[in-house]
Amino acid sequence: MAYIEVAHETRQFQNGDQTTVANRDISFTVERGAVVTILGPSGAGKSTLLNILGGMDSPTSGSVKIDGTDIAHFSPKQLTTYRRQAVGFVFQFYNLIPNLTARENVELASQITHDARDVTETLTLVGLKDRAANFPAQLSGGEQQRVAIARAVAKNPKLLLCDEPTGALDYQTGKQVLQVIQDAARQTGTTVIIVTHNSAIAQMGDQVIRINDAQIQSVVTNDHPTPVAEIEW
Ligand SMILES: Nc1ncnc2c1ncn2[C@@H]1O[C@H](COP(=O)(O)OP(=O)(O)OP(=O)(O)O)[C@@H](O)[C@H]1O
Repeated sequence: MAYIEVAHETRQFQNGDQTTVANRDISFTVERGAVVTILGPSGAGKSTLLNILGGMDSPTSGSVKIDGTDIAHFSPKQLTTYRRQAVGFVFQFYNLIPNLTARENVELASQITHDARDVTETLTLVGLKDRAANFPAQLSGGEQQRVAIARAVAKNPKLLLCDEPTGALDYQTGKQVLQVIQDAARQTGTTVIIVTHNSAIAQMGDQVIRINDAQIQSVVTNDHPTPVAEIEW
């Protein structure tokens, strides 16, 4: 059984008498442990899909099965539990708590789940063991994003969702961050979804899902995903 099974998922937003269809009849499957990239231009519906997979929003219709459970009709309380237990998020702007150290930011996340990963081990995984006592303002953008990745991975999530994780970083730092995500995924067996508008970055995926104008344009399985070190953009 596929780990993620999205079938005929549609999300529309109603503002007065104006209807925006952000996702239209989206269907795809993802195997457990895969690194998937979702590629598409601005406004295509990528964040809407990621929010639905992460339990931050629900579809208007269709089903969204994660590990065999359809979360499409979850109550707000069920969604909260799902987000807390199953999902790690990495955003474009790291969203760290400024008055907590790197270690404390990671600890905070690990405290809300029963099955947390060791905090030191997680900081080591992202190459920041020696910066654990630093506050976010004392870290570079790339280091802050690595803390955000450690925070997401510390929850030991089944699903790691990354929305434009390199959007605020320069080229070289962006590559390092993608490498950390790819390594963390491989080492922990976590299923990872990375949203990007960059077609070069998308090639790091075991599967590349292209979205355009709210619809799936193509789903391509990459038998040989490009190692991050070889990606140029
Ligand atoms: N809460 C909302 N209310 C109304 N319309 C929305 C809402 N959220 C998203 N939309 C609309 O849905 C469409 C898809 O938006 P979405 O943010 O998913 O696109 P995206 O591919 O992530 O774009 P970007 O790369 O610019 O972030 C857009 O037309 C957007 O304006």
